[in-house]
Amino acid sequence: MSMPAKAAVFSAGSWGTAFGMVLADAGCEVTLWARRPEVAEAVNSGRTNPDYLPGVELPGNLRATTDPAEAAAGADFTFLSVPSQTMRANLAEWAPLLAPRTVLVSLMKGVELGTAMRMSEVIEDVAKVGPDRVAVVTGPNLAREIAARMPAAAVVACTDETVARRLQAACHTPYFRPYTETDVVGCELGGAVKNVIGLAVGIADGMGLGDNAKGSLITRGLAETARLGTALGADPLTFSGLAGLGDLVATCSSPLSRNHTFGTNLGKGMSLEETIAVTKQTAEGVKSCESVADLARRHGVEMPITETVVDIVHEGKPPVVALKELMSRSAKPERR
Ligand SMILES: NC(=O)c1ccc[n+]([C@@H]2O[C@H](COP(=O)([O-])OP(=O)(O)OC[C@H]3O[C@@H](n4cnc5c(N)ncnc54)[C@H](O)[C@@H]3O)[C@@H](O)[C@H]2O)c1
Ligand SMILES: O=P(O)(O)OC[C@H](O)CO
Repeated sequence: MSMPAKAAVFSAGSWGTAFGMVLADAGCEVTLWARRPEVAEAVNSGRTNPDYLPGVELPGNLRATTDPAEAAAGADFTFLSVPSQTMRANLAEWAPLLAPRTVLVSLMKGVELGTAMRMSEVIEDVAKVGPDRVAVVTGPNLAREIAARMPAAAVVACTDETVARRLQAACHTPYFRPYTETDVVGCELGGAVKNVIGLAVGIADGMGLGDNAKGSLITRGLAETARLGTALGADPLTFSGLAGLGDLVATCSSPLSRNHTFGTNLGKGMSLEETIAVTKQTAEGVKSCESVADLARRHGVEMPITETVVDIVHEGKPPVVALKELMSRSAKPERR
């Protein structure tokens, strides 16, 4: 009988904890790194993480520690689940502690501000590893639903398909069904841009614009995501899969989505400061809308919905004005 895979998960936020639970249910030996001792203590003694997943009972083979060296030791897979904008600094600290042949797996959905790098690119840059040692998990995976063991599919992507298959086996459970993919660029962009489109749909919902507006934003949002992805070498078909359409549908229709909820609050007329104050967890699109727009400009790709979200969130443009401008753009064919 083969040994169970060893997994380190950095860190114990909503998705790190929920995904740690998936890995534990799939038979892995999991160590979760928590920043705060009280979170590690609650996981180890109470089998709970009340700050991030209240009411969820965590499995016994999920342990937590505040010592990054202890978490990293001997891990076959090292999962990274921190806010995208702190990842570079976090990984710089953890890189010397990583197990020699560990596969680094991004659970994050963001693009770095300033560099416009995807998370796998930041990981390769900081940990000095090749693409065959870096993978991504993405798809329609709202943490609270996964933690309730409600069914979901996902994509596990690595340029090396053998690694993707190993990762697939490590996280496959009766309620979590991962598919392999080699289009890492498309999978990561799908995840990062859907947060921005989730904000746009939330704003529209908050303004009471109706379901036609929602369907239109999702579809045109997907079109601009695919346009960016194609310019960056992704397979356009990836965007009609779980990492694209699947995640957009889940995010744009769920009150559990932090990005959707953030947008809804803005659309209802809350100020940015008030909205930030009531948002307790990471809504990646708030920062990544700027880095996605930056990436698109660098590649000469038009992303009008993303630019509109930047204008509303960061430039203080009133949503009614932004809506009028978006609707009065020059007429064009659907596919161009
Ligand atoms: N929650 C979900 O449903 C979900 C699902 C799929 C992917 N994701 C992605 O997972 C990533 C993490 O999101 P989350 O939902 O777990 O966020 P979260 O806000 O619930 O948790 C963030 C975690 O990062 C830690 N953290 C915050 N600042 C830090 C810093 N400076 N240094 C080290 N650690 C820090 C926090 O302590 C916490 O453990 C995001 O990229 C998100 O898009 C989330
Ligand atoms: O809560 P959100 O908006 O970060 O979305 C969570 C997941 O990415 C949904 O797949």
